[in-house]
Amino acid sequence: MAADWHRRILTVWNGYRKWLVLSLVLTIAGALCTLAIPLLSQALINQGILGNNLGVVIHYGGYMLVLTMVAAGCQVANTLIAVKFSERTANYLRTESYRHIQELSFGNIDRMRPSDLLVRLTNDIQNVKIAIQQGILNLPLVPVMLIITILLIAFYTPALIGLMVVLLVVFTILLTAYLRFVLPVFAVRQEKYDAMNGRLQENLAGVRVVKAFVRQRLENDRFSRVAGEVRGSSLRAQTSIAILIPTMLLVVNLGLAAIFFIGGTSVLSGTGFSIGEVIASIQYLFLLIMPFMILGTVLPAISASRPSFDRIYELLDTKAEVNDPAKPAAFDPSSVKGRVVFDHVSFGYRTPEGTPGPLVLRDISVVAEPGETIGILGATGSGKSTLIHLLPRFYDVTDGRITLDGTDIRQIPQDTLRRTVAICLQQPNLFFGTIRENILFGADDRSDANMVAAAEDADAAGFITNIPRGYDDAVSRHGANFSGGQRQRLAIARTLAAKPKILILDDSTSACDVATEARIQDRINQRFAGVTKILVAQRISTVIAADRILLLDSGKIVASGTHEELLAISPEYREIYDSQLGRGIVGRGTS
Ligand SMILES: Nc1ncnc2c1ncn2[C@@H]1O[C@H](COP(=O)(O)OP(=O)(O)OP(=O)(O)O)[C@@H](O)[C@H]1O
Repeated sequence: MAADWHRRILTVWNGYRKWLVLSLVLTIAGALCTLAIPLLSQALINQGILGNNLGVVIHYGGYMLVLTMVAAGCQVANTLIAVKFSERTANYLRTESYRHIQELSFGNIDRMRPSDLLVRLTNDIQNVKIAIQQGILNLPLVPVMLIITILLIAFYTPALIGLMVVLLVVFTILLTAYLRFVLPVFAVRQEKYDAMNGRLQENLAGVRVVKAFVRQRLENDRFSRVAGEVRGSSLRAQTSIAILIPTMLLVVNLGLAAIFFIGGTSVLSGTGFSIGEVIASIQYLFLLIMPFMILGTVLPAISASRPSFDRIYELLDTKAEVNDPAKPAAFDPSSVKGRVVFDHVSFGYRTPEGTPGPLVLRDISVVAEPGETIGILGATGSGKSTLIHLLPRFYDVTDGRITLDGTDIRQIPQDTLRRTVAICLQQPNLFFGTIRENILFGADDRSDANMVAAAEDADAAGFITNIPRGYDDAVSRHGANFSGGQRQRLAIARTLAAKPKILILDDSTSACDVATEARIQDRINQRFAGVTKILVAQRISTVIAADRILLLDSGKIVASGTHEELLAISPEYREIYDSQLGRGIVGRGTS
């Protein structure tokens, strides 16, 4: 993957090739203008100043002015192109990465840390952008300036070619030694930055937990450690740059002294050198060092961006675990009846390394008829959420199959399936925005009537209308301005507003009191009578009125039936019942 990064960058630039060519032309034109200036100054001094000819001074001075302005114009235009390219590349990588993350499956996301993703979408893309900008602006200058300067020296001041070759060799040795030292230093600095960003983002995401457990000092110490490592590596990188430039300048000054010595003695003895040539040679010397200075600053930036580039493409290359069928089955979502069959389903999550993990569901067989309510009850970790996540294909079954109205759900496009099966997730994640936006988030019918009906069914209308701006009032990030039970009810309203054919509530009323839960269930039973409903719960009161309750234990169905049947046949169920509702306490639906 890493090997073909330059090919991939070029594919990003497809359609922009003419701009690249223009950038190259501008670079060469600008370099030629700059390189011509020593020649003109040589003529200006020899023929104009020493020849006491004002006309020649004005003539060559005018040329120098024009060429300087053209060189500056080329540089400005080139900068604009470089900025355009780099911004386009950054934008492409940013939107592609974001789009790709949206397409990944739950399994892929499970194995990625949110802080990693943030670093990829921000820092990494920024690094690549800077490297591209620097690269386009400066790298083409290197060969152009080197070759033309050497040719000009060889042609116009051949007596200095020996000195220039010596300087070239010294510059090359210095640069090579510097890069050998500095590239790993820059790579380490980047790693340390990444580690610090990861730590920072993780800490900020969990800042409430940190405070709640009084872990600030520990977190401060940890952060100080990674920040200290960043400081150390950054210092080493900056120091190496600080060493390179004065060292190069020292060599340049030695070269200057040599030019003054060779040129001066030659002028004084009248053996070939003119004053104009001495001045031009000095300018060549400064032009000669420029490519080395460019390489010394641009190569570390490019090298530091490589891991960033590789990480971005590692994300872009990640294949979604759940894919749409190549040839979808004929499936009309508008005429779904809602018969769901789990047929000998087994499932295991993948390990963090991506290899198949142990089974957490074993040989599950269930039939839910249209309009039926199925309750899934079990202890924490028994596999309830996992089981219902298989129905909208958040994960694909490891073994067996799930059908919807007789069609294997793997033959139905995910979008179609998820418009048919709506799930209210265990974590009621609300988005920053308004209540209206949150309730209608997944709804095709965006009418007020649908929103209000969904809120009423979720028993949320009461508290919403008591808020000053009602449905147009604000929801903070993660719904922090609502209580746990209110958040759950808003999340239920969001699910109901999608008008699903199959409705799944994953412990969605766990933070509501039993009376509220009962009201929500009654409304749902009335308004969604024909919809197949699956209710997951740890609390028996949530599922007590279901047509059938499945009791899950360690990934297996250990009992199934109505509440009364289970009380009669399942000691495990009775134990839960006794522990939660107690002997003699009669729940809803009990006779
Ligand atoms: N994304 C995941 N990756 C790996 N293992 C997971 C993942 N989600 C759940 N598990 C494991 O699968 C098993 C079943 O978890 P699941 O969340 O389905 O239980 P649950 O019955 O819904 O529990 P709870 O009532 O606490 O929500 C557990 O052992 C859990 O550790």
